[in-house]
Amino acid sequence: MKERLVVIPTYNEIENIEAIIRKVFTLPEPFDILIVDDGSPDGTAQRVRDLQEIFNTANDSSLSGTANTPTRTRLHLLERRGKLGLGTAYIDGFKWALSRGYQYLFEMDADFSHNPEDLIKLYHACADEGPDRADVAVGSRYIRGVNVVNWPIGRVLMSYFAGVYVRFITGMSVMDPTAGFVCYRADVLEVILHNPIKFVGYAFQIEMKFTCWKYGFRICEVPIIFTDRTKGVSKMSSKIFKEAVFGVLQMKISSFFRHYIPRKQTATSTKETVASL
Ligand SMILES: Nc1nc2c(ncn2[C@@H]2O[C@H](COP(=O)(O)OP(=O)(O)O[C@H]3O[C@H](CO)[C@@H](O)[C@H](O)[C@@H]3O)[C@@H](O)[C@H]2O)c(=O)[nH]1
Repeated sequence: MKERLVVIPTYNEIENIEAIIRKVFTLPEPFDILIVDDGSPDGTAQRVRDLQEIFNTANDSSLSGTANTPTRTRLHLLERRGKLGLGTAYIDGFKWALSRGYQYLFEMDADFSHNPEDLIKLYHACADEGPDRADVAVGSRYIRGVNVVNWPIGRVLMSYFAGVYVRFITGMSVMDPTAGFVCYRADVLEVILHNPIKFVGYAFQIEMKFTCWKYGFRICEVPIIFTDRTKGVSKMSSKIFKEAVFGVLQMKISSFFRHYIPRKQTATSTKETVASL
């Protein structure tokens, strides 16, 4: 069954790409990977193609199921022309995955700022039956104190206060609304992607959570530790920052004119909880 897919957007991640793919494929639970590359000039996509030769043909039970069963494609690549932004990379990746029947879709950076081992916690927060089961699980840096390692203090403050600002303007109580480490159930994405998602940079992360919240989906924050990358560079820019600041206001205003119809009886008022994982 096609169950779990980690969507990893990449732009110039040649120093990280092989290690992150290998790490995900050695986790104790199975995850497929889709890399969405925006024509990285450093050859990230070519490295992924080389790895597809290994992982999609490996006759090794730890990589591809049992040795006697036919090998299944686990490493996918979606190539786009030019740098079109993190948000549209995820949207294209999600649409690709939904059309292929994946049940749980993950967002994760390529640079190890998110620990791939936490994918398992995010998955179980959404998949395990019970009263606390989430529709969306957010890997949260701020749900238990401030858990960010190696970021300059200016960036920590900006990120933390971005959360305060978002909560103040939108009324949503998610502690880490800009988080980029998330698990969505496929049925959630089927609903929210009916709306055009406007933003391309990190405001995209806020917009996705805000839309889920408006629809009444249950958002759960799972504590994680975010560790700044040691290889390659961040693509954060002042344009992305401005988009986030003004985008939140735009989101709030346009939400007055849009109807969100909660899909489930139980989800008419969203709860955000800390998964005790
Ligand atoms: N395809 C594609 N990928 C991109 C683009 N821009 C960035 N990426 C990829 O998106 C991931 C995150 O980009 P970074 O530039 O490393 O993000 P960051 O500054 O560390 O920001 C992190 O924190 C933000 C909030 O504080 C998060 O909103 C963001 O998602 C990310 O987790 C990396 O895998 C990077 O290669 C783009 O235009 N296109």
